[in-house]
Amino acid sequence: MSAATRITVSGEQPYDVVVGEGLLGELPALVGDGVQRVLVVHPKALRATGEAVRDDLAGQGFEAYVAEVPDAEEAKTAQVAAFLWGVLGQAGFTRSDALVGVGGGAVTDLTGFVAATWLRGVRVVHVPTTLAAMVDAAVGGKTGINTSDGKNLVGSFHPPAGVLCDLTTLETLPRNDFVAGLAEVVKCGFIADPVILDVVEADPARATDWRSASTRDLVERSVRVKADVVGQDLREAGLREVLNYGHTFGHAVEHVERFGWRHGAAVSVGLVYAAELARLAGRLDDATTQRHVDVLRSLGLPTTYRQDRWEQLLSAMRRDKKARGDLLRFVVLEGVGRPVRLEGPDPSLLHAAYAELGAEEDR
Ligand SMILES: NC(=O)c1ccc[n+]([C@@H]2O[C@H](COP(=O)([O-])OP(=O)(O)OC[C@H]3O[C@@H](n4cnc5c(N)ncnc54)[C@H](O)[C@@H]3O)[C@@H](O)[C@H]2O)c1
Ligand SMILES: O=C(O)C(=O)C[C@@H](O)[C@H](O)[C@H](O)COP(=O)(O)O
Ligand SMILES: [Zn+2]
Repeated sequence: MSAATRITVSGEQPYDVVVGEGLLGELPALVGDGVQRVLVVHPKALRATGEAVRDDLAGQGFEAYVAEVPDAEEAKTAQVAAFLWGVLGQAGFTRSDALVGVGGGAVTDLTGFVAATWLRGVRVVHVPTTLAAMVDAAVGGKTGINTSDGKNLVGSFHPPAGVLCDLTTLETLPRNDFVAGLAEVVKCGFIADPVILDVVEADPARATDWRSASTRDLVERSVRVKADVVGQDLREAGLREVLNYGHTFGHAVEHVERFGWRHGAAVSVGLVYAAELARLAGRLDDATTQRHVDVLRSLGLPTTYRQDRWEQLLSAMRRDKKARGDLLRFVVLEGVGRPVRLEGPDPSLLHAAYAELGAEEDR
């Protein structure tokens, strides 16, 4: 087993993202010395893992509790957050106590949000167990829940005290979920680290196998991209928007599909939409646009979308957090590693990019 890699995220209170295998032994130290009570939050699918983590913490002298939440997006609701606030209240959690999120991005978003809001902010440590959570959701302190109007509409910035990416937890992750996480990896490749694209293109089948040698490389590269950005702009005053590449359309797809699509699958289509929009706006060349389609398709990710949902998608995109009043704003590329903003594109351009998603099947 090779040594763990530590990637430091800078900021007011710097923290490490640790990537490796068999890392759970590090959790008690990350939870912290002065902490008395810990609540471990896990999804239904990870009951045994969540309970094992709680038992380990109890064995280390913490007053450890466990709370099970629904799988996937069903966890990211005000009702589930209120359930967790109730657990914390009943157990008497104070400002010197902590939460631990064990699960995919849905659980780390929810747990981070509850930690941010309980007593106006308590310590949180994340143990991401999906690829998307390791490379993206657990890092950077963006927390949130959904409302009936859209994705992550309620949330806050609340960085964790540490993140443990134990790659062995991926063993039980369904292949589709692993592949969905690769969309965020590819996003990092297009916005900042072209080597990621080279690694995927060299052997897409290897990239979809969590056991392969490329997994750790892709995780570490993606975490470095994210750590670099959020270390400079935690609150998304500007630079951080690049991490939202592909998400304006992607989040609209998730909303229109009533969260029946995995986030990564929706982001995949969203990346193609953003590339087409940039191409039609004269910002991006044909070859780089086609590269989006090719690399995502080679991984088995979706690159097309049904053509009868434009009004719903447009209305959902108006609730994107990058919008300002009636002005829609997109992250687009002028080349690989060269993200820029496209503000208020002509409505005909927005629709033309959507139409390309129907035409993709012919490519
Ligand atoms: N905050 C951020 O910066 C950020 C970044 C990316 C994604 N996200 C959010 O993360 C969510 C998507 O995350 P995701 O792709 O991890 O999906 P997810 O959290 O919905 O997990 C997918 C499914 O896998 C299950 N699961 C998790 N780990 C498992 C394991 N090791 N073995 C077996 N099953 C397991 C979950 O219970 C769930 O059913 C979305 O809500 C998205 O908005 C947030
Ligand atoms: O960390 C960020 O910033 C991101 O935008 C990363 C995204 O992959 C992630 O899905 C995020 O939750 C989207 O944020 P939102 O502000 O569009 O809700
Ligand atoms: Zn995302």
